[in-house]
Amino acid sequence: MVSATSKNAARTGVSFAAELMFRDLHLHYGDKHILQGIDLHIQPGEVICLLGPSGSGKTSLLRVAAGLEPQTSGVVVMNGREIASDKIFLPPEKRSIGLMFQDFALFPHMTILDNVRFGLTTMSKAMSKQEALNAIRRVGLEHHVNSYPDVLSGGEQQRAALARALAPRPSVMLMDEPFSGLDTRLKDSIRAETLAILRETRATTIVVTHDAEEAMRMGDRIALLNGGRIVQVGTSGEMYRAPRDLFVASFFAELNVFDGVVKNGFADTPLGILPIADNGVARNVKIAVRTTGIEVRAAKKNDNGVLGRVTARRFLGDFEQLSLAVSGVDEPVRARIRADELPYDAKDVVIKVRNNDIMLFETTGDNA
Ligand SMILES: Nc1ncnc2c1ncn2[C@@H]1O[C@H](COP(=O)(O)OP(=O)(O)OP(=O)(O)O)[C@@H](O)[C@H]1O
Repeated sequence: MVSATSKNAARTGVSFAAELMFRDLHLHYGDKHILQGIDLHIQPGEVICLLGPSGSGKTSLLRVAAGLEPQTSGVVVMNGREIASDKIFLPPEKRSIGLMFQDFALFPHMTILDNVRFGLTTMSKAMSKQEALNAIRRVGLEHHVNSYPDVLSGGEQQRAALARALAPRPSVMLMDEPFSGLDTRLKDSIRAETLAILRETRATTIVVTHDAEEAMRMGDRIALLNGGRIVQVGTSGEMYRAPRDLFVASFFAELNVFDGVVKNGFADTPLGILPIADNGVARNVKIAVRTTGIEVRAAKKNDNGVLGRVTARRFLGDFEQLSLAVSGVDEPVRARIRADELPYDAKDVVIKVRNNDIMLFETTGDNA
């Protein structure tokens, strides 16, 4: 676990961040193709989130990076050196990698100090104690040095697990759903603290999550997986504003999707003729409108425009979720409006779509 560089790292108090690269990585279990040609280049010190639905291969990719699973083909490169290929396979303990899983996996019969010291086997006793105490201090658990894990809250256990993973000053941190065991309120603060600590240690980090908001909060970039392939890699802004297909778009925002015809910069949809940045030939397309991009106001007598009827309304605190029946649309149109924006007795409404919340996708391939 302790890398050749860790002597220097001990002086500077940070890890030496590694550059990590996956090249045309495949993983098969029998005839099941779990990873299918993963190409990903992660910069030193970058925090990248692997996002995707259940079974898309996120954990498998993390296990290959850690050396817990040999890939079927392809190459893993760290700092320009192959660490897993058809010629070489560096075992996990030689990769300078810190691992953290969702169940924290603390040893129940050991104190927090001993849990954190566990991976520091190559150091002297005094040095490993000092390093463990540093890591425990860094996560703010100094008052629990001699406690056993069962007296710690979920959030404290998460921090203890983080201290244990960081104590050997790994060059790469691999985290599999590290916040999924925590309740929502705690999750936000622990996530922010963890990110701050990762920045401080400068370890290159891969975080597995199935939660798009979590990926947006944590990742410098996000790699979205589906069926063992990376569908798109980008910053949260790129993924949200310029999704390459409907799958990506629907991962980052709640959408209404309509069949429409696009022509001369306008899309003809059940929500009206909408302006679209497109100069292509006239054709059938899928039009996606974010639920946050639908404005409603109470309809007046003889109002024209696109009319809808509120069929359900749910108060969510800052927002309200509306279901609207709109003529020409089979499914209810969903809108997310600011709470109390629409009078409570309003049943008939006029609908307007904000231009920035309209996205167009070709009806070929995955979007069909
Ligand atoms: N040891 C194994 N043998 C056979 N199939 C496996 C094995 N491990 C994982 N799989 C399969 O590989 C696929 C990807 O699993 P993986 O755990 O990587 O997905 P994931 O995206 O992390 O999912 P989740 O979010 O549910 O954890 C799944 O279909 C899973 O059933």
